[in-house]
Amino acid sequence: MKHIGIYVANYSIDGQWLQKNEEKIPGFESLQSGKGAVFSERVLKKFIEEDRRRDFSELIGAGKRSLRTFSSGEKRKALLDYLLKQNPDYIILDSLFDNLDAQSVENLKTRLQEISKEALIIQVFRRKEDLLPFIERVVFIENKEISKVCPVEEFTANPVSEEKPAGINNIPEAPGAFRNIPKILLKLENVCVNYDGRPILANINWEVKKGQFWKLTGPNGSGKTTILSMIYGDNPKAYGENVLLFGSKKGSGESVWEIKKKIGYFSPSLTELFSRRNTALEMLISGLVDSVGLYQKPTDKQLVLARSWLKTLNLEHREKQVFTKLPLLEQRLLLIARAMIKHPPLLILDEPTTALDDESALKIVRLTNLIAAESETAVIFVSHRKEKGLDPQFAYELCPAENGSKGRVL
Ligand SMILES: Nc1ncnc2c1ncn2[C@@H]1O[C@H](COP(=O)(O)OP(=O)(O)OP(=O)(O)O)[C@@H](O)[C@H]1O
Repeated sequence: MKHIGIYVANYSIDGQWLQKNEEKIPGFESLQSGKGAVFSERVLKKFIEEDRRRDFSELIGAGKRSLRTFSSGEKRKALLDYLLKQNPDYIILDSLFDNLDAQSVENLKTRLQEISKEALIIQVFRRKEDLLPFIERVVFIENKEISKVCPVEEFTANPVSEEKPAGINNIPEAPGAFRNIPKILLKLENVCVNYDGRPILANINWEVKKGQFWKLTGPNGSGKTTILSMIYGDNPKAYGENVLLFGSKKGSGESVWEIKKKIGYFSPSLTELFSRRNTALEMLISGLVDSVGLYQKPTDKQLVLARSWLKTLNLEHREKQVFTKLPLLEQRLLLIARAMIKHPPLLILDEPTTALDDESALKIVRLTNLIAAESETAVIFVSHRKEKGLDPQFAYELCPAENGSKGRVL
């Protein structure tokens, strides 16, 4: 069996695409006869949707807690387990390692090595480091077409260039200043969280000060999203705990809405919230008025500022184009810029490089580094990957333990 790698850039290939192109991919013919399984974000979303509608998911079976409460990595592992239990003749793995911690990636590589003796593996991947060691042929896809098929040795000998200029320029200045922002923006003091009696966070102490650049890290299920939801979201677990935001205890001073005005936030799932026909320029301006999409006529000043952000991102040619039609990387850059356009005191970027290829990830990293270096905004960057070139000053790591994760500054 010759296992296949499919190296794609910033878009998804789906079952339809594969069917249309199967004859062009050597070794893929077996798809027609055997039993297949597909691991992808899209498939996972269908299971999550089923769980929402029926309060039950085949992925985990009856009597267990809802799939929706699983962490991102836990959901992906549950899907893979479910698919492998069906003993497929071939399995398509699309961006399998996104959202997974380093140890899980290593464990999965070993497990898949075993499975590759019985089943054909077709790995769709965007990051070079993800290539499974038993893949023998690599198919390159550019502009949705197969541009080349080569032996894996040729792929690894001629790595895809990561050194191209990143094409992101200096960031525009702040449109105004936020008043009465204390030096310590965020303070978690002995914060403990349990879900259904299961300890998740144990005595977390963490301080983020003005202008600092942090990476937040920790294995799947260690509690990163839980911490972020206590800061940015309205997770009720924050109330009663010592979570201080901009000087006031969460739940006692400002409303969640007021707090959100001071925090720029980006997570890949945000991209799906925007279904209106706003242009790239309008999307940037919406960050100045704290709305999802733009509903009012922008002022000249707002237009000038948004245009200078387009220049920073090298996306001036996209000004009038509909945001939702743009390539994934460009949507992400625009949404990060939207979150940053006001120069909020705190910017949270939650796994912003998920599902991107190497070159695109470098652009996100460059933009993040520039934001941290050229503004007074404090940045919290969440990622499982060691992102090449990312330059945080500090890292806060969650280390799971029986009584809940402990935190430490690295
Ligand atoms: N509403 C909930 N009910 C029960 N358990 C929950 C709930 N929300 C989260 N959990 C559990 O709490 C733990 C921490 O979840 P969280 O999403 O914060 O982890 P994470 O560090 O962000 O993980 P990942 O890297 O996989 O995204 C997980 O084991 C998760 O299953």
